[in-house]
Formats: sequence, structure tokens, C-alpha cells
Amino acid sequence: AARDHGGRSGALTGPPVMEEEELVAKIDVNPPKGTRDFPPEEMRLRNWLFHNFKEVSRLYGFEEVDFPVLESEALFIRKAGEEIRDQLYCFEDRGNRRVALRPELTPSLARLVIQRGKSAPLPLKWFAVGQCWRYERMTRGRRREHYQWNMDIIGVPEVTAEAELISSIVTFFKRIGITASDVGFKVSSRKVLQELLRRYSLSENAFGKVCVIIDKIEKMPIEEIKKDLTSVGLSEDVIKELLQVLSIKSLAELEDILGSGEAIADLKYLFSLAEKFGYSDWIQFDASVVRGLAYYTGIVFEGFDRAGKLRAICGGGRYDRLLSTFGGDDLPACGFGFGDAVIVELLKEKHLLPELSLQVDNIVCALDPDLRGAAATVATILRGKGQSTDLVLENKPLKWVFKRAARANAQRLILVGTKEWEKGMVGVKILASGEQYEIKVDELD
Ligand SMILES: OCc1cccc(Br)n1
Repeated sequence: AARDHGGRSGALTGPPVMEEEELVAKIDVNPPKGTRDFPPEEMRLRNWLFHNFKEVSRLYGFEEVDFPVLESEALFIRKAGEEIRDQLYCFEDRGNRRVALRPELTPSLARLVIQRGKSAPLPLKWFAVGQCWRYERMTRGRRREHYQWNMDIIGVPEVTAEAELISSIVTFFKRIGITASDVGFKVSSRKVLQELLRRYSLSENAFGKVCVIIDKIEKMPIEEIKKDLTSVGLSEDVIKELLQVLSIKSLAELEDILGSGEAIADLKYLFSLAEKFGYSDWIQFDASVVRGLAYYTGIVFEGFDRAGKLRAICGGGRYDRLLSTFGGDDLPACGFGFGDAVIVELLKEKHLLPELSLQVDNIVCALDPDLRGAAATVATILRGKGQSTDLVLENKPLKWVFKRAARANAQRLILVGTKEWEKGMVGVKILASGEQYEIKVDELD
């Protein structure tokens, strides 16, 4: 085919055919599988959510911390068969180091606490909002990343710490319009299991595995649960008794079986504190709550939607032995994780998604190309006053400027015209009312 100067074929109807070496395959413009972009409208919702996370953390006197998304793989290798380990996003880096994209924030927090050692003034009240990763086979089409809000209290052995954390989540829910009729917290303690299993010689390591297995009780057939429990050494009778205890929904009934040990004492204290915090109608005892992380050692809780349509909204608990698993000295610790996905599904269900749109105070436009500099001066003055200002950077018809102003919900349109500028003035149009007037630049407020 004849070639024109651009090296393209002479074909007049088809698309331009590039030279072989010029051929560039169009890249996939979607984000990697299981990940999300945050275009402006999504980013506004995310910022709104994170602002509420951070505002509650501030209200509770917590300090913000953060850690690398990339951590040593060793931080997450626990022996209890957790899902979080099966789905670890791990690889070997160019220095042949085994590393992983963090699947949760708590191990990083524990690492930093150990690093800070005795210099850290206890109790520590730290919070973080960070992206966490898992490598899940996309068969289920689920996401591979989410952002998690964490709040942790390090150095307080009393249940007052767990009560404080649950209070902070209730405060968050209230801020965004979620009520106790929408959401509740199932609360229990791993000490229930511990005290029950202490009657049978079960190894420490097996305890973590038992908890991880039980956490799947609503997600797997009961026969599989029983098979897994047998594989960690529980007899048929013990499994039967265990499953019976897990169905208990009242503390009184639990006390009849367990007697008055630490588990009951902790739970009674937590429920009495809930009364004082004013969130009694948000929480209920449920012995089946164990959470799927092996390192919990005491109170555990999870936020659930009462309509039963969604996965757990958040979850947490006490983890008094985590630091020593990393070679540090143990410190009492508790915390929770709150993901950014289920909560948005809940807000959609409840028609509580906030109306968030782009807002600017001013749009500044030069009516003549020679006034671009003047328009830049005006925009700088307005920005110096803390006013968000969109400066039109090219020659555009007024129709275009008005359209952009409407899209940006601009309060004012500032027009820089030759006649006005000669008098040191600009034209102002209040877009809501249509009112328009001229004003001296140095009187702009
Ligand atoms: O909730 C577990 C989890 C961990 C990392 C990333 C995602 Br998505 N989900």
C-alpha cells in the first residue's frame, strides 16, 4: 500500500497501520485484579470515611502511626492455619529477602512497640488507617486490597481497654448515622474456650488452631469443622461439649457450665462498663465469636449487621501474647480492625451514603489572553485568603466557563476584563443568585 509521509499505509478507510517496531499494544487501563482506582467521586467518599475514622480516634485521645505496606514475611508466618496466612501476598525481593504486603496492621504495630522498647510511655493508644493486602485466587472475584482502620491500646491489662475500644466504634457508627437497630457487637472471650479445654490436655499451639477452626463455623459444613477439630486432637465427646458451649447466648448459662473463672469475670465487667459508656443496647454475649486470628487471648468482639446480609463489619480483641511471639517482652494489648468495604455496603443498604460533590469558592477567568497574568494575580490573592480557586488556564468561551463553574459548584465567578482591570477592578458574579457587581481587587474578600 502507498505510504504517506507519516509512514502510514495508503489505505484511506482503515485505521492507521503503524510500522512493526512502532506498534504499541494498548495497555490494560484497569487496575490490577482485585484492586481499585479512586477517581474523584470515590476519593471523596473514602476521604469522608477516613475523616470520620480519624476524628473518632482524635476524640479518644489516640495518636496516629503508620508502617510500611511491605514487611518481612516472618511477621505473618503463624502456625495456626489462618486464612490470612493462606492468602499472604508474599514474594522474594531483588535482595532475596522474603517479604509480604501486609495483610493486617497489628503485627507491624507490635514490631514498632518492641522497637520502641521501654522508652514507650504506657499505655500507648495508637491508631492507623492503612492499605492491607491478600492474594486470593480470583475465583471468588473478591478484592485483594482494602483499607483498615485500627485502634490499639498497649499496656492496659484491664477490660476497661476493650470497653473503650468498643465505645470508640459505637461513636463512629453514630457519627455516620448507623444505630443499634442497624448494627450490634457479638462479644465473647477466648478464655471461655481456654477454661473449657483446660480440662483436656490440649497444647498451647492447638488452642490457636481450635480458635481458627471455630471461626469458620458459619462458613463451613459442621462435619468439616468436626473433622478439623479431630485433626488437632479433640475427641468426639470434647467436640460435642465444645459445640454445645459455643451455642450459649447468656452469661448466666455460661457461668452454670464454666463456673466463676476469669472468662465470666471479664465478660461481666465488660457488660457493666458498657452500661456506663451508654452502649448496652449495642452488645450481646455470643460464645460462638472467636475471630479468625490465632493471637487473640481474651475478650473478642465483632460488629455485625442485624439484617444478616453482610460479612462482619469490624472485629478485634485482646492479644496479650503477641509481642513475645516476635521475641519481645509481652505487654497487655488489645485492638480492632475496621475495613473500608463492608461499611460502605451497609451505608448503601441504609441509604446513608453522604452527598459529596466538588466545591470551589471561586472560578477566575481572564476575558482577554493579555490578562492571563492579571487573572493569576487575582487567583493568588484569593488563595492567600484560603479560598479554593479554579483558575481558567486557556482561552475558553464564557459558555464553557459557566458550565465548568456549575460542575464545580463554584460560589463565585471572577471575570478579569480590560476595562475593569484598568480601574484595578474585577467583575464578580454570585452564581447562586445571579447577582453581579464590580469590586476593587484589594477589596475582594
Ligand atoms: O479481611 C481480610 C483482608 C485482608 C487483606 C485484604 C483484604 Br481485601 N481483606
